[in-house]
Amino acid sequence: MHIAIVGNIGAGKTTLAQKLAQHYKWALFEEAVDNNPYLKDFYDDMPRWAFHLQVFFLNSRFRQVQQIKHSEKSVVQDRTVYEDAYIFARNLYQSGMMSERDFENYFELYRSLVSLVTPPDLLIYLKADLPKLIEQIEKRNRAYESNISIQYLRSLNEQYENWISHYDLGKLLIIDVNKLDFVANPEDLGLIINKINLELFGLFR
Ligand SMILES: Nc1ncnc2c1ncn2[C@@H]1O[C@H](COP(=O)(O)OP(=O)(O)O)[C@@H](O)[C@H]1O
Ligand SMILES: Nc1ncnc2c1ncn2[C@H]1C[C@H](O)[C@@H](COP(=O)(O)O)O1
Repeated sequence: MHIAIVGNIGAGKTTLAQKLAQHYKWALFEEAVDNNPYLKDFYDDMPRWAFHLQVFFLNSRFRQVQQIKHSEKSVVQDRTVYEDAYIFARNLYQSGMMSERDFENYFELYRSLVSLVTPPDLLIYLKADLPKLIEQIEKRNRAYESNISIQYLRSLNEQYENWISHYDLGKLLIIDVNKLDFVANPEDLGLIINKINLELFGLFR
């Protein structure tokens, strides 16, 4: 079993992924954030570092997908390779922060690699409006994310809405997290787990 959690920056992916991994006793695959050599520089100067960062994420995500494929345990994955291409890289290109030449080069590489990727059994999209994202990014308080613009988050949310409306690689569960607090309220986590059980096993537990 392979569940992937997708959503904008600060939507709560890592927090939910950790809770689900603990609940189901499944392996957790997190994304390369703390050991990322480009992320801080990228936030300081996006056009300068866009291509480098996308290649780094693509490679680390692809390596992770290979590990998931060979994992004997069921898996919860925090963010997918699809988001790198269809959300972040596409947004950088469309907003003029990545050149057409770099985007096409990146996308050809993505196409070659993604043909080897098995989609998750269930994709969970955490949908959050801008105030919720901003509140949670501030709560997390990563120094290099302090200058993320509202426009950047808004554009990413638009990319997510577009991508999710066309997603057809497997089962999809959309969870509106605007009014959920699965950190403080166990009932909110229970609601999400019930929805997952229904999608995956066809039952309430
Ligand atoms: N539904 C929620 N309600 C309240 N706080 C949340 C919720 N989801 C996440 N948080 C908090 O918001 C911050 C960012 O969450 P995180 O899981 O790191 O987001 P992401 O991985 O999507 O970027 C963390 O401090 C986390 O505890
Ligand atoms: N492909 C990506 N391009 C640009 N930035 C990315 C990409 N993947 C992740 N990120 C950034 C967004 C956040 O600042 C950190 C971690 O993501 P999060 O949504 O907080 O888990 O990396």
